[in-house]
Amino acid sequence: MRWRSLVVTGAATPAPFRPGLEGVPATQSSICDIDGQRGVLTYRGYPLDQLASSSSFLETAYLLIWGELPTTEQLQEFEQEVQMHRRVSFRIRDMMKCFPSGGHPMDALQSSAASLGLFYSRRALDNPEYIVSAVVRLIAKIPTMVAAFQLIRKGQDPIQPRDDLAYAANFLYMLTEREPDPLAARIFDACLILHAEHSLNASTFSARVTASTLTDPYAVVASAVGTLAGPLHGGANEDVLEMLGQIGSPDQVAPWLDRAIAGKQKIMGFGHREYKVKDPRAVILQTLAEQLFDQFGHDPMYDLARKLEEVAAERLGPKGIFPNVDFYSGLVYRKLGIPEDLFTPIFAIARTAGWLAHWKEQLGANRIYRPSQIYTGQPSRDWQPVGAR
Ligand SMILES: CC(=O)SCCNC(=O)CCNC(=O)[C@H](O)C(C)(C)COP(=O)(O)OP(=O)(O)OC[C@H]1O[C@@H](n2cnc3c(N)ncnc32)[C@H](O)[C@@H]1OP(=O)(O)O
Ligand SMILES: O=C([O-])CC(=O)C(=O)O
Repeated sequence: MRWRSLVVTGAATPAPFRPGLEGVPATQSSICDIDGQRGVLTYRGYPLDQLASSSSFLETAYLLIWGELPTTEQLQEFEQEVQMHRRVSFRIRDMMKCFPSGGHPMDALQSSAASLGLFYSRRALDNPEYIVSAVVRLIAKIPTMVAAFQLIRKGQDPIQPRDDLAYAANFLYMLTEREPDPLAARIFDACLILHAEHSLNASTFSARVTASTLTDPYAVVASAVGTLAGPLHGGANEDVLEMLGQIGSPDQVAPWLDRAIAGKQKIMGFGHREYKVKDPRAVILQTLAEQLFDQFGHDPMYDLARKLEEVAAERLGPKGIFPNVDFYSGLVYRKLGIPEDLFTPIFAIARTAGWLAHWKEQLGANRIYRPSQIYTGQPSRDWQPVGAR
């Protein structure tokens, strides 16, 4: 523990200051559980590996948001509703055409997600139909907006979703304008399941803080997208491939890592506040990457990544620093032909399910988040005219 022994003054009950709120419970939640010592992750009690191999992203999203696995009828209805709301207004597409083509797709997504609040009636938070429609709209439209920006920035018109394609396959189709191979679509769907939820990570905390003000769900998701974008959080998946590119070849791994550690550089895709062992999602992502390599050809960058994991286990393992979810995901997406700066927006597509589950849970027992602080500034003093300073 690196908690400082400072005490909050002015709070009703003085509490120790814990930078980054490490170990501080900030909510009660029944959505997801992490055993960071054993590397076990469950959604609503179901082991993640079972969901990744047997469920679909939409079924898992339903589970996360509504608390139980859907019946056949409930699943069909949810899938149909999502399919019906995949299109985005031409006004939003036109707005996206005005975005700079060199801008990051996460910024485009954050702006477009927020813009949904302009179109759909706000803050009927006590109306169950409003909750359902917001859930459906966000899960349906976020992938369409990610794919639309990809085509727009290449100077093309976005293409419409295809009603005969399931969620993951349709996204890959909207991105590449080609119907994806069924194995590729299945693996991509499993990736969405793996990224759908992870308790009170930074972006979900952001979502819950925003939700606690009773603002609209589009603002909740937009604030979470902005938080996910940072390189210490979801943005690390994009940086991992850049880092592997810099290392260059397996024989350079050990000297590169020694230099990085000596320079106090963070190794992207490594380390986690909760896990002191390898992230269970990284284990499953490796299996998925290998399935893709078997079918579509090997990627030498995978050998480099494995070598880095092996050498890092010696150097950083004793400190409990191992690969996290962001380490191998990029290798899967790269094999699927997805550009690197779309890795984090894809994370956001998946995590929208978790954010919405937390939004709904927050509304069920809401109290606005308003922690205290320790003031470290000047004591009270008098203002002076500018000429007298
Ligand atoms: C989806 C996700 O968000 S998964 C995380 C994605 N982010 C990354 O991969 C970025 C790299 N990783 C990190 O920056 C961190 O491990 C985080 C942000 C994930 C967790 O941060 P924290 O729990 O606050 O750990 P913190 O940064 O305090 O590190 C604790 C110690 O481990 C070291 N450490 C942590 N992660 C790493 C890393 N990736 N590389 C090298 N050292 C590391 C720190 O330098 C620190 O060492 P010290 O005690 O000697 O100063
Ligand atoms: O839990 C965290 O802090 C980060 C993470 O792995 C995630 O959001 O998936």
